[in-house]
Amino acid sequence: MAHTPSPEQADILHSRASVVHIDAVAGAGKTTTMAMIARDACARGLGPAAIACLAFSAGARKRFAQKLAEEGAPAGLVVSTVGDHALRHLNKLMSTGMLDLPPRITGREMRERLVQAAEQVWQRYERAGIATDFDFGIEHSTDRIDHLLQVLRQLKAALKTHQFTEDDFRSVDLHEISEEHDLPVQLIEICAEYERLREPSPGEFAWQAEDDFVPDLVRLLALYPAALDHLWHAALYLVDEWHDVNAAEFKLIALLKRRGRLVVVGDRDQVIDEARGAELRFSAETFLAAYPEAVRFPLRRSRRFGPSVSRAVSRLTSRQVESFEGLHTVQHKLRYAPPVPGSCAAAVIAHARKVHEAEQGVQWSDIAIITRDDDQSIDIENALIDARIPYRCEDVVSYLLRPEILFMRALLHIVSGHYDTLEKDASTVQAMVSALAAFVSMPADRQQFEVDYMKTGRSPRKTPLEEAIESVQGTPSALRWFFDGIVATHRETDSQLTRNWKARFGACVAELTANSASLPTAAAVLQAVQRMVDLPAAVGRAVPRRSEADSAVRSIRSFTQFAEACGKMSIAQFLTELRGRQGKLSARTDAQRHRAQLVLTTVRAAKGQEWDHVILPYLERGEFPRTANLAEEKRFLYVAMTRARASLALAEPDDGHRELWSSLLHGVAARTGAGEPAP
Ligand SMILES: Nc1ncnc2c1ncn2[C@@H]1O[C@H](COP(=O)(O)OP(=O)(O)OP(=O)(O)O)[C@@H](O)[C@H]1O
Repeated sequence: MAHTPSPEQADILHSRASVVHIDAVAGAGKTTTMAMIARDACARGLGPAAIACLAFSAGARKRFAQKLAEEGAPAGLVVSTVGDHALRHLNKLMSTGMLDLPPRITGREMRERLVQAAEQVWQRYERAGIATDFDFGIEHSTDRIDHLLQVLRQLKAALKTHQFTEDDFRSVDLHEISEEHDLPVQLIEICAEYERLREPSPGEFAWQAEDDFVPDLVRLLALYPAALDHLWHAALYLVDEWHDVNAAEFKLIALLKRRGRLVVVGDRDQVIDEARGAELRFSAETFLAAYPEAVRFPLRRSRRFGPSVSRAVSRLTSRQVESFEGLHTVQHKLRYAPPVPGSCAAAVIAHARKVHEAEQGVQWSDIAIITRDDDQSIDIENALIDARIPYRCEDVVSYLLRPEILFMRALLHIVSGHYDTLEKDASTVQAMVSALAAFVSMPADRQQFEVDYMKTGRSPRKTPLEEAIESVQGTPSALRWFFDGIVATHRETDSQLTRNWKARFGACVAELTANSASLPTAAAVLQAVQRMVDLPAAVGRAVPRRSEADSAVRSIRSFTQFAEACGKMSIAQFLTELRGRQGKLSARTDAQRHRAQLVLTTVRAAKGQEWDHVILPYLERGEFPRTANLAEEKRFLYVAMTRARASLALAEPDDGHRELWSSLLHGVAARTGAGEPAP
């Protein structure tokens, strides 16, 4: 049903400025306003085909389309992601003969080409006699290739990859790019090599993947400006969630706009999506520099939460946030004692239960627990399971299935020799074998794998990893064979570093197996592994990005604490306990899909959504904020707090642990925006 515009929305609807920048607060009706503009433009005679409704993610596109329907906009209006919009233009250039559309490659082909690029960079180092500790053998680790793909994506989003294919490429300072992105220079070199293979001569692409559509179109339009004349130009561009725009998208929209009207709406305090290259500057100074004629409008008042949250987030962001009359959000403070294991989770679960029982109409699905990062879910998940509260992990993986935990679980199976709990559990085996391979190293290169290990029974349709997974699925005790005979076995082609890791893990498992009688509990084994192997370094190898590696190490520590809390349980009993917990989780996901479940999610995944009751755990130093980047940490907290409608509960250390209070809520940082970083 269409809403009556508020006075602020009415001002925007009446504006005829050629460029409009709407700066809004959370829940202020951003998407609704864009839908109203589209609807009114059509009512004034503009055809739906002349309006480009754009968003940056599939989720945002869906919400925009929903709002168009709610506001009664004509059905002919289509919302696209900017990536799809670019692809449409690339197809157009192809139909006019200006471009040979390159073959689209699959994720697997992309990975193979990255491995090839790494190999070429390594050969360059060899030829030049440059010594390096960097392990170029990325084919040995699925996770390292994944990480490289992520780096490449960011470089493309920032249009940095265009520099790699310039004629004067040698002058590009790769070190500068590596410092800016906080990454080893060798990773940047591999990306540069990949791009040169992909674009052997300017504007000619040997292949294309989804992340290439926007940067490639920008590249073509820079090389051949006349191509713009062949493209379709909208009379009105409406761009939602503008705070998510990255450099490549910003540039493309600027190129396509021409004489069209441009209306963008965003909330600069919601910039937390750096993985896709979103940057704060595009919501402010860069936009105004590019469009000095832009008229700015505010949407200052939230329709989601009441004044108590408005006041709190105004302090946090140093920006005036207001709420519409009649809204009321109750704030609760939950206290816990950080040194007591499980204390925060217990307080959170007790509160969730109280909220659920307080009124009859409250469903579990009206309640969301939002953590800063996914590794913080372990205690909470365990407490939810113990309390028999149905829950689902939204856009995050349950701790029981995270690679670092599956890796530790695999070691427990191998050391104890108990495999019963893996019987008939094909999906856990699949994830566990993959995790073991990623952490210790195995070749992702199919041919090499087959030559070295898989002498029999191979099917040409399967990848090497799939072959191994199938073996362990059939006979779970083959996990030991997989570890000894494949994962930890030296091969000719291993780099020195890989050999060292294989030797370390091999020795660790051999020693633990030999001494298994003196290691009766899971906690004892997990502690011993951490004494024998430098776990942060091992994790860092599988997950090179520091923040993700830190999060994985924290996961392992929490998992060890959970094992300690299980007391004298034998390893077999502990593994059975885990299977039981996992069983409850999957039973809930399958059988109760349509029934009410509490939502457990992270700030990133919660963006753009809202719940009646929101609980934020672990608001303490080192947990939230998690990094020294307080400005970004504040934006994370802002997004988290503004998801609440009726109640918001903040869980923080009790008065006895004031030294652990979060600087985001207390002290200098909370008052001024400055402050001490997390320890
Ligand atoms: N003029 C209006 N009258 C009444 N309700 C409105 C009006 N405009 C928007 N709303 C409602 O306010 C709520 C928030 O709107 P919307 O989802 O568009 O906000 P947003 O700013 O995009 O949120 P986010 O914080 O997720 O970015 C929705 O329930 C919407 O239906």
